[in-house]
Amino acid sequence: MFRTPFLDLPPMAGAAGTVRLPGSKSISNRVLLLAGLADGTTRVHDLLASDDTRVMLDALRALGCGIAHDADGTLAVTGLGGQLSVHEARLFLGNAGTAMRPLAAALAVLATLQGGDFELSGVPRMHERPIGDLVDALRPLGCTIEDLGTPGYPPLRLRGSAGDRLALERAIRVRGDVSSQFLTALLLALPLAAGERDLVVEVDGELISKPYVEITVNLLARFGIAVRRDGWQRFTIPQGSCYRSPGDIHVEGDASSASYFVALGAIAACGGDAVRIEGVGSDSIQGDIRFVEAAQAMGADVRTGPGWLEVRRGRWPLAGITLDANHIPDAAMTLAAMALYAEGPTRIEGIASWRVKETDRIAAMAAELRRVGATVVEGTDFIEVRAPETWQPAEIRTYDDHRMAMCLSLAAFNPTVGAKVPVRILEPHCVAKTFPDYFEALFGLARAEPAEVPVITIDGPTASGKGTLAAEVAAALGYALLDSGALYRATGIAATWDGVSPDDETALAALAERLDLRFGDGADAGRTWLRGRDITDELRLETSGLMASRVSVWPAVRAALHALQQSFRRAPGLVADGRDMGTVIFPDAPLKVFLTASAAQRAERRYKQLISKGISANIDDLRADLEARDMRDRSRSVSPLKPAEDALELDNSALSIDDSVAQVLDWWRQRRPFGRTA
Ligand SMILES: Nc1ncnc2c1ncn2[C@@H]1O[C@H](COP(=O)(O)OP(=O)(O)OP(=O)(O)O)[C@@H](O)[C@H]1O
Ligand SMILES: Nc1ccn([C@H]2C[C@H](O)[C@@H](COP(=O)(O)O)O2)c(=O)n1
Repeated sequence: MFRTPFLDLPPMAGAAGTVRLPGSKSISNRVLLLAGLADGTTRVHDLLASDDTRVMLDALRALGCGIAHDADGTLAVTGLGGQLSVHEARLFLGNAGTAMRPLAAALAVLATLQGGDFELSGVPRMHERPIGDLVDALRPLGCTIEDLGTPGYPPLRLRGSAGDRLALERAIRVRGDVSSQFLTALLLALPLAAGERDLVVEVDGELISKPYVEITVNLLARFGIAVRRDGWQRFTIPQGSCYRSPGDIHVEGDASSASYFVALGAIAACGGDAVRIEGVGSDSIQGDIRFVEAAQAMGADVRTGPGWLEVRRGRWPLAGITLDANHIPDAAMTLAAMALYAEGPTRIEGIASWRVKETDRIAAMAAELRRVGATVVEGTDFIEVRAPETWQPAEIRTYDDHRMAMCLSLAAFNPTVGAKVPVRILEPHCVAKTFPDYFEALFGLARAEPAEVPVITIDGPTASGKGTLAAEVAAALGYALLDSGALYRATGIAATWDGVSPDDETALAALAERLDLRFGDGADAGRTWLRGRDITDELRLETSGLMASRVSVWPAVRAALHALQQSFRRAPGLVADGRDMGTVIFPDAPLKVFLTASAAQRAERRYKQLISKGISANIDDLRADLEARDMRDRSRSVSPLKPAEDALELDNSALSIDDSVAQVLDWWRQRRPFGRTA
């Protein structure tokens, strides 16, 4: 996941390949609650790992449920069997509506029947998201619910004494026209109280987002509760209902998350390319799968089967549509982003619920689409979007709303309509709510012209701090890192292993050509393997540096490593350190830094570096070695160490690492065409 304050997306021209979706948020949190209330252990496969499921799991753990992660990635939830074991808890539920609403209902019922005292709270935005309709449905039953903040909004306190009774004789009434989550919460919780009689829930007003209620009814059935539904106004939970664990349950991929890749295929998969989406398909129980129909109406060419979708560009440009999106409120946001590529206006109606989601999504979407150049009209319950006439490089605010970030990322595919502007996404980590690796998945599919992918080069002499500076700058921008010296060092190590002379240019070039080198990522970040052997420590030895300097004088060796170095240039961007990054490998890099420090400083830094690793060293010998190495690197015939003509020189002899990083980031900001910094 990108944890940077902002993420710059380069202009991207195409997309192809396969994406495997994370589990559905709606299914995951419903399954977790049902498993937590049921008797026995439920093994949940393909559960979504995200902020919203994390808060639900934390809550279940605090309530006494057993939660165990199996080695194969399955989660085992041992439920309460409908009986509270913990009677007091303060639960923090972040901004997860799918946790707040059903837990509020379940704990209100349990506290009344079995005694308890529970406080539910969340982030400030959660305290602005209404829950009054649910509270109004529960209070007449005898549940004691206190508003701890603004009436009708979390935080809430739910209390009861053991033996309190619930008034269940009459139908339980709930409003259905603001959020369907209130009805879902009741349906999930009321089986706790259905021991002695059928329980009837009646919906006031026209129920919105019906497909989400269908998911609820479907999953209740998997847990042994056969809700009877009369139209969309009346639901009956049969007498004697109790949650029975199905044993194993699979969470299908998230259909709302699929929408970004359906849109991506429709916008950017052309010339025989396709975007294949795995994890959700024609057999989905999620309402948002119907987003596919809307995307087809705009021009997407979609094929589907059980558990998969394949999307290609069909009609181009896309066609603007008018749609009542009440049935797909979350995925409909993606249509607003597709409208950037459509002929004529796209009008999305029936979306009043957008205003009470993670943010006011109508206002947020209108503001951010305008930033890239679109013309937008908004109303209480609709939004109308026309494609930009002129695209602008935009800094997109995300309002701590994952869907804003994912939708607006699609604006970076503007080369498909002849523009070439980057898009800056602020606070990209908000995608953690439902799709922590969204941007990695997007970059895995996206195609950008190499020239459009920004590179920052950092060249300079030995021990000037290039590697340290490059790593920090890359981390600050979320860019990839190329330590080109490591390739020459690995070639030198391979030569030593194979007994190849550092003077045998042909044999060295052959080694460099088929260098079986792997750089670790994730938990293995920072480790390097050559031919499957971990060479992380060997790579940093002074002897390896000297050997690298010797093998790197050969033109054939340099030529053999040229393409490999260039292959590191991938979206969102690259920071490359070495000797000839700015002069030879990435001559078009938009920012080139030539880093220097006095020989005395460099020798002292290297000395400290070695001593801190427990390697004995002599500072005078080190200085002599590094000066000899610099001399060889500067005087070789090909790609000598020298500043590129357009490089900015940075002498960091008297600068701290942080100062050097700040200077480079400042230069970078000056070169980026965004008006405002993050
Ligand atoms: N601005 C700085 N101030 C103080 N110490 C620094 C600074 N920059 C880097 N260092 C330290 O100097 C040492 C050498 O830095 P680093 O390994 O990044 O240099 P390098 O140029 O990549 O070396 P090489 O050319 O051998 O790969 C490290 O211990 C690093 O922490
Ligand atoms: N782009 C590069 C990078 C490295 N080399 C050579 C010259 C260096 O002395 C040696 C080791 O580099 P280091 O890991 O210390 O940065 O590799 C080069 O010629 N071109």
